[in-house]
Amino acid sequence: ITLTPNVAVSLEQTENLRTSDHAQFLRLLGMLNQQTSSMSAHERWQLRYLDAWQDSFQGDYGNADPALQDVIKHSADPVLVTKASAVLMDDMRNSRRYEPAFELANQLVANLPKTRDKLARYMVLSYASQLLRSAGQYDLAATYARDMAQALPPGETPCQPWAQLLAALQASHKLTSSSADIQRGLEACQAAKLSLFTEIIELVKGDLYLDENQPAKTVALLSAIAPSIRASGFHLAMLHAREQLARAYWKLGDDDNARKAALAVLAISEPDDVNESLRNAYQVLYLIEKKHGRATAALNYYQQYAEQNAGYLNDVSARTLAYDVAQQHMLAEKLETEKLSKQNNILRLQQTLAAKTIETGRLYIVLLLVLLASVIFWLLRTKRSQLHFQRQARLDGLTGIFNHQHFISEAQRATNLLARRQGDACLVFIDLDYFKQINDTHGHAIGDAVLKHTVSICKQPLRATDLFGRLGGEEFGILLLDCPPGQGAVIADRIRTTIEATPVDIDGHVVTFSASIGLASTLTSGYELKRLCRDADAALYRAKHIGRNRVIAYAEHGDLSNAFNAGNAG
Ligand SMILES: Nc1nc2c(ncn2[C@@H]2O[C@H](COP(=O)(O)OP(=O)(O)OP(=O)(O)O)[C@@H](O)[C@H]2O)c(=O)[nH]1
Repeated sequence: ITLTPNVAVSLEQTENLRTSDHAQFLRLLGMLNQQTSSMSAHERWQLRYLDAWQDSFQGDYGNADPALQDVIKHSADPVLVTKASAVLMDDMRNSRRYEPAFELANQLVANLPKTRDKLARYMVLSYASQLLRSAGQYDLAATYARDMAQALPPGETPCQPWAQLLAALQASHKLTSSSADIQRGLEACQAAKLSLFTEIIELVKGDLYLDENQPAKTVALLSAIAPSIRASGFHLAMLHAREQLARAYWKLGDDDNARKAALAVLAISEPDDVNESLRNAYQVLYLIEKKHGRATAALNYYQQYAEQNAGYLNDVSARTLAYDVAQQHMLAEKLETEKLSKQNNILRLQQTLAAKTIETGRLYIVLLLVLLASVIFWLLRTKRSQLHFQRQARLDGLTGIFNHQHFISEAQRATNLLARRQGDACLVFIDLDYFKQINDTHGHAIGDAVLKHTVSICKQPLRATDLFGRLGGEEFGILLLDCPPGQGAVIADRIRTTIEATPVDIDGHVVTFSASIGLASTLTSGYELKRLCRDADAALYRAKHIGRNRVIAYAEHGDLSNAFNAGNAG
């Protein structure tokens, strides 16, 4: 495999080879590092991440971790940040920084729903599963291992998810050596030609045989996979295989081989290593020495065993504790966010309430205004109809002029005022002649028209201050204010002559008619209305009596003289 001219493609190709063909990966990585000058900033961050991955793979956390932190802080690519964080989390686990490892795991797992990139997701699930298994959270570890298989990134096979799932199931005692899952896992890894994971699954099976008291099967299995384990050179697998062999031989009573295998574990370990395999190897050595009565050697191995056991158990409890602490932190943060969101909710509710109160206030104001407007409207309407009715009550229904009662009361008021300033007024009574005949000849409707016609004629010579009313039937009254008797007689006669000269013409009915008029003046009758009325009435009576269609003024001392004999008949 060689690099393509496209740097982005080459970077991806290199990344996909990192576990399936590590040698190729290293070669391509070296070549990419020669080409940094032609790379974009983003491509340089990707390369920096791959270099860090390689450092981490070699266990060189001192170099890997600062580079990963750098990528997380500065690359600004969420996918790269997730991958770098996942690798960092695994480094922390391997270098026993459990608390930050679990804190990071919590963050990454919380972000999983947003993590769409298949490889980034796969890495988070894989490392989180291993970390959780190390802290005794086997069920979660198994769940994450199953999730890994759900969306495999390019270059990955179901093999590794199987290996992690089986390890988690074994740890929680949910697996037997005859489980079909073991066979499936082995087949997946053999198909993928991933010997490392094949060996891990075989070793799980070897442990299960031992748990089930079938040490001979463990020995047989280990001798079958020994060449491949040697070839892979995977340190942990070699330790585990030898330690397992030691325990199997011890169970079989083959002390020599047990001893050899246990010593082989010590041979490939560093002096200050502490792990489960070393603990088990020392235990086997101690038991053999004790069995053979070699007390000093037995005591010596026992001390080593006890140290390893304490160290290993410390490590286990450190992981469990770190997990618990991280969970507590997460819980505390969750409570804090819940508290904050509750406070936010309360604030929001308060704001809504305030807005509603303002809205309700406005609504009340609008309601009050509407109510006020309605009341004003109602009052105006009532007042208007009251005024209307009052006016109606004062007016004559047919002609629209004052009715008798109102005419009299207004005339009373006017004569009273006039009396105070000694002004002149004339009271004129007008009565149509032979009106009954008009009704009888032409009908009542024509009679009404004659009455209206008369009113319009009478109005013509009047001033705004004069009073005019219908006294009943075909009789009208006029109070001419500030009017001496002479002028009053002239006005009255003008009315009479106009009536006489202006017949009513309705639908071909031409009705000629006349009126008799009686006049009384304050000059002769005084200001008392009753007296004025009586005198005007007497003058009218006289006008009728002496032949109608004339104006008669009331004369003092009962002497009624014909005021305008000149224009009048009779
Ligand atoms: N069409 C009409 N007729 C009315 C009205 N009010 C009263 N009358 C009539 O007016 C007539 C008055 O008749 P009389 O009192 O005998 O008087 P007259 O016929 O005018 O005779 P003299 O006054 O003596 O000239 C009656 O027939 C009433 O019915 C009215 O509002 N409309």
